[in-house]
Amino acid sequence: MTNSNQTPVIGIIGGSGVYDIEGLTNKRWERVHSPFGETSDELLFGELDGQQMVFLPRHGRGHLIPPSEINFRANIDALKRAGVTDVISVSAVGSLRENLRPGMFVIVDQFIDRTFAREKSFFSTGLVAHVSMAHPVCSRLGDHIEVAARETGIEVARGGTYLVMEGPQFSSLAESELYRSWNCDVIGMTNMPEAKLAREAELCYATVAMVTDFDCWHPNHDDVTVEAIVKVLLTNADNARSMVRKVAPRIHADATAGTCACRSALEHALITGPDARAPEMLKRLDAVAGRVLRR
Ligand SMILES: CSC[C@H]1O[C@H](OP(=O)(O)O)[C@H](O)[C@@H]1O
Ligand SMILES: Nc1ncnc2[nH]cnc12
Repeated sequence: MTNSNQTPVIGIIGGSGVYDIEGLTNKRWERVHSPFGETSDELLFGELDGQQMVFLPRHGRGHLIPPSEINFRANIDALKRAGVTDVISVSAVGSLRENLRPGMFVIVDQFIDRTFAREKSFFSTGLVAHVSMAHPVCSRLGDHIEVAARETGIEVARGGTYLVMEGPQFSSLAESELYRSWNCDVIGMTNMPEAKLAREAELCYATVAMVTDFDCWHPNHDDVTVEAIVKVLLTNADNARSMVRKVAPRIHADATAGTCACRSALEHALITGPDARAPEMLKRLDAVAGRVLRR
């Protein structure tokens, strides 16, 4: 059973440089409480041409929170509690490929998770679950993003592997070359465990990776610095906001969303028997896993 008749609510997680979205009516910033702790910031609620939108700045307004200290569980849990069905992650990344140039958007379809200092699951002792991450992003959302980005005039690459590093320091040359030898395409610090948690919460999730630099491997480009990233980021962020305005009506009109596999990720994932499940876990997971726990 999936949430087949659910009206879409689009969640935008804004990364570096993207601390709001434009064109919203009935705008309000509101704190959403989560049993997993504090979200990165209040959530911005509003409507875009009749489509309900919820925005969350991943690092908080003013960029206060470093990648390793983002409470990804609270962020995803709060978006789920706010009624969000579809999450678009907007993220700055370094390029590991000659043909992925600063200013381009990459709609990534795979991740390699090299993070090690983050809470990666909503589930734990008392309620164990294993969801599939074979195909970690929603290709239906990816399709809409691709069309919207092209309509906006942005150069887009469809597909690519995003290497998620712990940070906050950038990579050494040896690491950058290693990730290139693994055929990774872009590198960043934030999309894991975000994508894993979105999957556990049965949310459709797709990433728009906005290229800002060539990391440190390119012989004809300087090693990445925040200053260099910020120079490219401002144009990228404007493009991302324009893309969001175009993608919202497409998602709004999509009648196929209810059959999306992302929305039933927990269907066969729980392994702890119903009688053995810890009551405190059932309470904590009421939003994330309510669909499968309440029946
Ligand atoms: C400001 S450069 C490094 C920073 O930017 C990316 O964050 P986000 O994905 O939220 O745009 C990268 O992962 C680092 O956290
Ligand atoms: N080169 C890079 N490495 C890690 N995160 C990034 N975000 C933007 N550029 C990056």
